[in-house]
Amino acid sequence: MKEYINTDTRTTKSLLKTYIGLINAAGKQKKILIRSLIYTVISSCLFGVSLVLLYPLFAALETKNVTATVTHLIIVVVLLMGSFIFKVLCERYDADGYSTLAVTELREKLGNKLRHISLDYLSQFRSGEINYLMMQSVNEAAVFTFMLLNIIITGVVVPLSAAIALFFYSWQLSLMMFLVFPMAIPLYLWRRKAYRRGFSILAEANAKLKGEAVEFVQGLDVLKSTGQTEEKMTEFIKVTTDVANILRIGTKKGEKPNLIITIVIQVGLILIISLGAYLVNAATISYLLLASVLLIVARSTDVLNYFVQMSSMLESLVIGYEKLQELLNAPSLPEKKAEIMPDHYNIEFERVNFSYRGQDKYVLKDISLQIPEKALTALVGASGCGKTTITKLILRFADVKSGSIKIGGIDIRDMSQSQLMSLVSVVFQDVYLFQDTIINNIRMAKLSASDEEVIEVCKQANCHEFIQNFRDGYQTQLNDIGKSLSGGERQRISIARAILKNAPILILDEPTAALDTENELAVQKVINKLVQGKTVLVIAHRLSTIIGAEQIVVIDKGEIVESGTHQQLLQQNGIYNEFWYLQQN
Ligand SMILES: Nc1ncnc2c1ncn2[C@@H]1O[C@H](COP(=O)(O)OP(=O)(O)OP(=O)(O)O)[C@@H](O)[C@H]1O
Repeated sequence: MKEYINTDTRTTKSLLKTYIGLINAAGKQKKILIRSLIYTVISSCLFGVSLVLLYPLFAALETKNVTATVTHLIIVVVLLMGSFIFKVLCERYDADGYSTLAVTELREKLGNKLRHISLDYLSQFRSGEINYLMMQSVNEAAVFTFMLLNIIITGVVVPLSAAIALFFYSWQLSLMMFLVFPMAIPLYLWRRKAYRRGFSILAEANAKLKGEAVEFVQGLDVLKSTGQTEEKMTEFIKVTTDVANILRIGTKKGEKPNLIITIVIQVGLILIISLGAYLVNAATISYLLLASVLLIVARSTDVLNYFVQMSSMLESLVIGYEKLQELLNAPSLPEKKAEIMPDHYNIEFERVNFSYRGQDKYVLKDISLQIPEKALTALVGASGCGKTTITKLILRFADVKSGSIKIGGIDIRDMSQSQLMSLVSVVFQDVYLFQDTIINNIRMAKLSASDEEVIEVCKQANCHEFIQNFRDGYQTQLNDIGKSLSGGERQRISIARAILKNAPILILDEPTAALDTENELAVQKVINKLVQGKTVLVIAHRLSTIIGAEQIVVIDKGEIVESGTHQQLLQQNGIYNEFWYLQQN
């Protein structure tokens, strides 16, 4: 459990800043949220004052003064009704679906951010963590904020307004209320710090648990095949136990300050009663006023205690929201919209240096490279030499540290993301298929494509036949990770997407590496068709698949060491030649 301690470096923000931050989570609904919270303030004020006005009502009843009784009764009823009406008006925020709108807006904001953030930055998060932020933290920030702020406002405003109103009947008792209840505030702030630390540790452990859970499920087949399920399960159980222990210890630690705050509130109650009894005895106030004050204090302590309980929940919510804010404030890749789009599609790397986040050594060093259009360029090199990084930079998953990448003479940083994406199709080694029908999984490359168009590209990509063999054909639902399709089938679906998109540049990241010979031949045939007339960049492990390439570029430890055609490279007698002969045996 030690690994969770000291993981949180965030400082505790002032209460006001915290609450303002949370209100901002409502986005466009902020104004309506503030209006609803103002309704809560009014409702609580009216309620607090109505409690105090019970005293003149009781007094009128005792003296059997009918006019005064009726007048005060009407006033109390009107105040209570007013309080109720404002409460109902405030609740409309939830009832009219504004909190749901806030959730949608926040999720959209996060989704947009994820689209524009550098994937290099994003790689520091575990997938389970992003999932947690996207689902739970967003929900908590947008829905629970309203509920909790309501409780907190009621907890503070009811006793406060009652104390002010009481001043007109007994300044001594009013002063007592003013003295006793604010005492809970420094205690609350003290508890807040302790709680915050506890909740930070818990949030960290929870994020780890979510990450472990996602990885455990996603990697189940690998774990099974390597006989590691037992070990991973033990790890998983350890994190679950850690979370339970942290929660238990946290609750235990939180008990003490909670108890002290409750005691302070109860002692306050006793003090007020004692002072009231003394004042009645000294004939300064009537026993009826004391009775009314008891009612007020009892009711106020109820709401205050509720506030104390709920404010700890707020702390956990704030931590989640702050993590969310961190992600929302993460730097986006600067984007410009190009006035003119390229009319030719060669790709040019000019003295490109690149390192991943947090690394001080470049993984690509001084790369200058011309990838001509209407030709096939292949990248080869040992594992980890930087081939995939080169393709990622063309897709602008991150920006170069120095140098530039141009398409048709235009720097990719001077294009918007959608402009760049309209120029490039990618077939990755790992094909991601969405939990949707096959046809929709392909159509996502061009949303306006008709069914006939999709079927036509599937024929070209050699996947029409196997799709038709499914009972539901193109309407077959795929599960979330596309496990029901073989590697070759998934690869061909990805190629069908690329054909449908028909972008002038095509990047193929080891498209046949994971396939058996039969599938490899089928996919290779499709790729050969696809290459015609496009700028094609392919990462290849099997050199036999790129013999015909116009240009083969050999990378070693992030640097270009050789380039030329297959024949030229064989004659150079260098690394390529070595690779080639190694693969022949
Ligand atoms: N997100 C990342 N964060 C930090 N380092 C990374 C990241 N992705 C890759 N690297 C490192 O950058 C270097 C180049 O990786 P890259 O994936 O480009 O190699 P590659 O030639 O494509 O390898 P392979 O043939 O095994 O796929 C490697 O040392 C790798 O560990």
